[in-house]
Parts: sequence; C-alpha cells; structure tokens
Amino acid sequence: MTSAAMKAPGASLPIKDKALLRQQCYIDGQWVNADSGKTIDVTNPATGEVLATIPNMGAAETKRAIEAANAAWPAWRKKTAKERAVLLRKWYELMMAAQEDLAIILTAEQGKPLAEAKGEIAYGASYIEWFAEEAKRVYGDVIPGHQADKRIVVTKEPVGVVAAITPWNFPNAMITRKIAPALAAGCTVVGKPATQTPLSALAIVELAERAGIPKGVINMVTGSATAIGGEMTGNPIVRKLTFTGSTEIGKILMAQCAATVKKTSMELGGNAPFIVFDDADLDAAVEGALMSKFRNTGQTCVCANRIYVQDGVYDAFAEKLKAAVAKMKIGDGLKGETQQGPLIDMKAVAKVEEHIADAVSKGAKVAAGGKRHALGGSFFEPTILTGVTQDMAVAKEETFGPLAPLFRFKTEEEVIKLANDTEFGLASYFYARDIGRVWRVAEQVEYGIVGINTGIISSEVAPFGGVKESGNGREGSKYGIDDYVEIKYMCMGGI
Ligand SMILES: O=CCCCC(=O)O
Repeated sequence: MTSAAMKAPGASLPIKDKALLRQQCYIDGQWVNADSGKTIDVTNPATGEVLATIPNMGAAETKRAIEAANAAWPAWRKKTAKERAVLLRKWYELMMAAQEDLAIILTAEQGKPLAEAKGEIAYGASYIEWFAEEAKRVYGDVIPGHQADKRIVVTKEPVGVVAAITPWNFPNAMITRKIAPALAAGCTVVGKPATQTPLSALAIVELAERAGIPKGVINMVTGSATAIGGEMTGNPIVRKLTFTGSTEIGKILMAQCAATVKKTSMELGGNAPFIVFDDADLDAAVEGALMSKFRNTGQTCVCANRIYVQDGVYDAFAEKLKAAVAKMKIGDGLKGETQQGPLIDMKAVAKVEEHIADAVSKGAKVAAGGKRHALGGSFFEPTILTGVTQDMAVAKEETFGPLAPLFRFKTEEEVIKLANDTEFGLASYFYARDIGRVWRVAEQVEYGIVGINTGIISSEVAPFGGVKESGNGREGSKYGIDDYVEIKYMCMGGI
C-alpha cells in the first residue's frame, strides 16, 4: 500500500471533532513529540487495530514538564478561587459537550462498552464540576490562643507541583479526579496516563487548552513508565505524587518518593468481598453483584472479587446469577448492545485463566463460562465458579476480570473474619435487611468503602479510597481537596 492509500491512524473512529485525537504530548502549552522522535502504537483491544501513535518520552521531557508546571505555579495559585473555578467549569462544560466523541475514543482504546464509556465521561467531568465548586471552600480556622497575647490562624495552601500517574481501566475519570482537585487548590500538574490508553488523556488536555487553562498549569507526558515515574518521584520540585494502580507499583513509587519526602495519595489494589446474607433481597443482590463484578469486564479496583453467600440462599443465588450472566452480550464496545467488552490484553486473560485453573484443581466447579470467548483475542466468557474456598488463589489476589467466585459461609462472625482476611481494604459490599446486622457488619469490615444493599458506590460527592495496602488519601467529596493542600499555622503574638 502506498503511504497516500494508507489510512491515517484513528481514521475509522466516528468522532465529529477530529482534533480531539491528539498524538502529541502537552508541555508548557505546546503540543510536542518525544526528543528522540520515537513513538508507541495505541491499539484497540477489541480489534487489534492501531488507533494512533503517541510520543515515547522519558526523563528529559518529564523534567521540562515539571519545570513548566513550577513556572506556572505562582500565577495559578495567585488567582482567586473563583477565577480558577470559572476555568474549571468551562473545562467541565466542554467535556460534557464532547461526551460522545470522548466516549468513542475511550471505548476504542480501552474496550469498555460505549454506554459505560459515556458514563465514565460524565463521571470524570463531574469531578471537575465538583472541584470547581470546592475551590471556593478551602477554609481555614481561627483557634483560641494558648496565651493571652496570642492568636492562632490556620490557612490551607496548595502543595505545589503535583505528578499524577493514572491507569488504563478508567482513562478519563482517574485523571480528572486528580487534576481537578489539584487545580482547584491552586497546584499545577504533570500527568502520565497509561501507555495503553493515552488518547483519552490527551483529548481532555485539548479541551483544557480550549477552556483557557493557562500554559504550564496542566502538562501531559506519555512513554516509558520507569523513566517518567523515576523523574516524577526523584525531582525535588514535585511536592506530591498521586497514583492509581497496583499495590506492587504503588509501593515502589512510595519508596522512591521517600527520598524527597513527597506527599502521596495512593489508590491501589483491592480484593473486594461481596457478602449476601440469608435475609437479603436476593434479586437486588444478584443485580448488585452483576454491576459490581462485571463493570468494565471486571477490570475495576472496586469490582467484587470474592462473593460470599450464606448457606441458606447459596444455591438460589447461584442459579439467579447464572441466569443473569447468560443474558450478557459480549462484543466490541463500539458495536450495538455490547455489555461486556474485551479484556485489556492477553496478560489479563492469562490471569483469569490461572485463577479458574487453580480453583478447579482444588475442587471448585465452573457454573458458567470458564473459557476464552469465541470472538477470539482478549474476549473472555463471563464466568461463575461455585464451591470456592479460602485456599484458592482467587481468595487472595485480585482477578481483574469477569470471574465471579462464590464462597459459602454459615455465620456473620465467620464471614466478617473471611472478608477481612486480606492485606487489601478498598471496597466491600454486603446485602442484608436486619438493621442490627447492617450496623454490625458495616462497622466491622476493614475497608475504606462499604456498599450496603448496592453494588455501585462511586460518586464525585463521596470520599473514594482505601485502608491497609489499598492505599492512602481520598479522592472526591469535600475531603478530596485536603490531599492537595498543606496546612499552615500562624502564631500571632504581641496582641
Ligand atoms: O480501578 C479503580 C477505578 C475506580 C473507579 C471508580 O471510581 O469507581
């Protein structure tokens, strides 16, 4: 094929605003290539098609981005909260106006069904809307003095340059819920999206530029995770690192940040228990389990990973879940009524297969699915395992795929122990109607988030985050901005 006859990357994407498909990074208000000119292909996990190429940047470009963010910081922090809020609001509006195009780009690079992608754009934009409002409420305190001639005043100041590293499973919302509070608080940002899904990040930076966010306030680099992460964590200008991803990588980043004592927010792995008690509304529990387990084809840190069902309703729950799963439509997220897209890559498929093989070798039964889907590639059948026990790998590790393992339990006390028997502590869920039990269980599970009679817990108005090895800090809600401010105490004497 001649180069003239070759299709431009992304040409097949039915987006109206072609300028959203950016293939360069954004540093100091300029769209730029890697110094080396090297690029990385971005592919569609549903088809294998190359959608675009992005710059393969490293430490040098990241350093420049950090310096640009630092240069932009004084003017940005000096703006009034309302001035920052107006720009954020404009960015939110542009994002919502481009919802359809942004969703198409997101589905194409990530695989989730278009309806879910549209939901993610609205969800991602909602953080910008929320923090535009919160920018105006970064209040301080006046504390009664400890001596007669003293007054104590507490103010909150932006931490400074923030580095944000985001994952492939939510290529829009994980960026906005870091950048929006940072900007609202008066910080500037250098972001690095996952290499598999950079196009959503670059598209929203394009919209930030159109919204009038000044140059240097947001910078976005793509490329080598080790080189970019190394510069972000090593550079003393960066005062805070915010990361969403695996616990394994989070620990490495935290260790690297220790050398310059950076603040960190870590939103790491989960191993969410989903408990169904005898007194639960079973249909509601099945619906909640479907939403929690199969959201984004099981590739969400808050997806149910272990489904504990009480003895008396175990068989009925398994049957109902099986019937619901049988109706799921699997396919290319950009096509028709798809409810389950492909997994991100073949490594993800291998992990699901490992968990199934391990469980089956120890006595679990495949009640639905259990193998790669006939569509090929990284499509996998939604799977249910019954007879799953605590000695199986799926009890300890996050599968991050469409596998619902059903564990049987007898008592409330027993299941609380099982639910807490993990180093993770992000999301947990349970279904019960007895009000005493609801309080007892909610208070005893060691998790940052507890879904009670619901499988969906995410919202910009709520504090999202985990305990134990699931991380630190909270994203969203009135608490979310705290991660981007430093408290200053002024002791005023001589009064
Ligand atoms: O993997 C974690 C993404 C979090 C998605 C959410 O906010 O619900």
